[in-house]
Amino acid sequence: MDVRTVDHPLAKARLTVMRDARTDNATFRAALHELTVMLIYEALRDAPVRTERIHTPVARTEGYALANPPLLVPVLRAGLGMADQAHRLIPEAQMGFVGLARNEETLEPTPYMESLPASLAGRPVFVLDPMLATGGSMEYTIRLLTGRGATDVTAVCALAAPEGIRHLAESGLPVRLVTASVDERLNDSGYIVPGLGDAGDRQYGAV
Ligand SMILES: O=P(O)(O)OC[C@H]1O[C@H](OP(=O)(O)OP(=O)(O)O)[C@H](O)[C@@H]1O
Ligand SMILES: O=c1cc[nH]c(=O)[nH]1
Ligand SMILES: [Mg+2]
Repeated sequence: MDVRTVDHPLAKARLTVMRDARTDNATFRAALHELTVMLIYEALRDAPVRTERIHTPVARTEGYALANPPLLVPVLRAGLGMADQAHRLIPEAQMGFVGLARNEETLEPTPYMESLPASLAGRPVFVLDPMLATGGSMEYTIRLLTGRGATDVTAVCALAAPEGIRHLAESGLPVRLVTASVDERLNDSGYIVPGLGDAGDRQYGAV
């Protein structure tokens, strides 16, 4: 599986704010917003563009636009904190939604919401979720997408565990990963180490 790690000093600095247990909810959300800009920027690096002739105030020249903007799919709750920033960078993108809560005993995702276009054939999709831990939630989401015909999926995650990357690679699903860090491992409770804790709780408070 193609894994791109965004290890720019600014990305590392934002991630450090997110990891720090002293960071309050509002500061965490702000750091995730800024990190999302960097992750989306990298995720689009090789995206096809279409050209168009434009006039500057001085001359005619060639202009560029995304040829096929991705569908953005935040995974609720935590992925909501990436949605607005991604949308600002790609204002022409459409957005779908998936709601999942991991069962903290079994670590299996429990779905509670989905709102996606009926057909995704020929459409790139960016799944937005800060955390790739066991990979179960991401696999569930990607299967919803491939079931609608998607063949080009990018998982955009602040943090990833090696176990989650292996899980996705072994699934054979058509996915690549853009992340700011591949951390060490999962602990016995399925949390990423060193990680940042529960990304939903860190943004919105414990449920
Ligand atoms: O790779 P996995 O082991 O499946 O874990 C990752 C999932 O866990 C978190 O969501 P959570 O279930 O805590 O829901 P929340 O966003 O509402 O807090 C995270 O945002 C992912 O969706
Ligand atoms: O470390 C983890 C693992 C799963 N979900 C989170 O929010 N954090
Ligand atoms: Mg959570």
